[in-house]
Amino acid sequence: MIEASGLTKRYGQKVAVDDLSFTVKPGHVTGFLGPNGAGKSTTMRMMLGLDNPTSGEVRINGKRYGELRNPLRTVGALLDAKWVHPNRSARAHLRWMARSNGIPMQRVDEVLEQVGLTDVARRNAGGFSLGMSQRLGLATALLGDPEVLLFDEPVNGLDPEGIHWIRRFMQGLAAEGRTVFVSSHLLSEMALTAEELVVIGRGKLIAQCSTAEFVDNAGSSSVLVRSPEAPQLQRLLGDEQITVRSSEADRLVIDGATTEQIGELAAQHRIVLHELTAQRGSLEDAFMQMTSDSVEYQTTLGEATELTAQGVAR
Ligand SMILES: Nc1ncnc2c1ncn2[C@@H]1O[C@H](COP(=O)(O)OP(=O)(O)OP(=O)(O)O)[C@@H](O)[C@H]1O
Repeated sequence: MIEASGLTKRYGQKVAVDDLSFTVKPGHVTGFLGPNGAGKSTTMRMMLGLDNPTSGEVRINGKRYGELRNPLRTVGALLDAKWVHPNRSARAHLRWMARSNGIPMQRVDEVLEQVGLTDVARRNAGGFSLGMSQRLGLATALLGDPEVLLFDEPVNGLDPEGIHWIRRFMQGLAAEGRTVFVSSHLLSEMALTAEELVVIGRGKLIAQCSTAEFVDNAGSSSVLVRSPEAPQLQRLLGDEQITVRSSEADRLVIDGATTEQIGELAAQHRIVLHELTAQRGSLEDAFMQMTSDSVEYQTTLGEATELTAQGVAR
């Protein structure tokens, strides 16, 4: 369990994290979502005691990082996969980490096996591909068999197979009852990976909810109707003060009304419908709508949208 309360970090005039409070529970992958510069990495560094909050605090299983007796046994993290010494083998790196943290040596072979690096364990980490480095980073995070795991943008730069593997791996760790907190600016990836979301923009909390709720609450929900009598239906909707967003000869897109309301109105006036479909917003829609004010360095909304859209497509 991770609990952030009133977490704030200032760098001079810049407020990187602004009075952030949220809880991350065990048993699920929780996505930490926000546009670039939103404050995700700063928050994660504070969780790990690598940066001190200006005010507020983070507790991991009820304790501040500095109060943990054996930090690696409580919380494992993958912040930057390339920090390993390039001339050290994967196994030597893990043995060094284990020795300096009082972790039994047998864990080294266990975690190498777990992340699929056993066959390359004696090769220098400097020659590893990004995907292999990420796996070594995961092995390092798992060394102390911690209950809480933090991953900062773990799929950045990976190919689809690598992304799929990491996603399944994180879900497996959550299914074991661990707390898994993973940051990303890739919305579509989070929609597939995370059950719960903490969404931030410009250091502030925008939402904490399930991924499904986030889409339901923020995505524009509209109804598509196809009818040979669309113009008549449009007039009736206007009489009821219901907005028709777009209309074609036989097709209407309606905002702010349910399929039940529209179906009943049509039935009362004996209007034939060929289609009546609720259109749920995608996670991308929801995210853009909720963070459009909070994308850093935005000069116009168009530019901000493009920034986010690139994040989605990448
Ligand atoms: N050491 C620092 N000194 C000054 N400003 C900083 C420092 N670290 C981060 N910032 C600023 O704080 C803000 C939040 O940065 P942070 O890296 O936490 O965001 P992020 O959400 O992780 O973004 P990204 O996805 O781009 O890494 C940014 O405006 C960044 O420029």
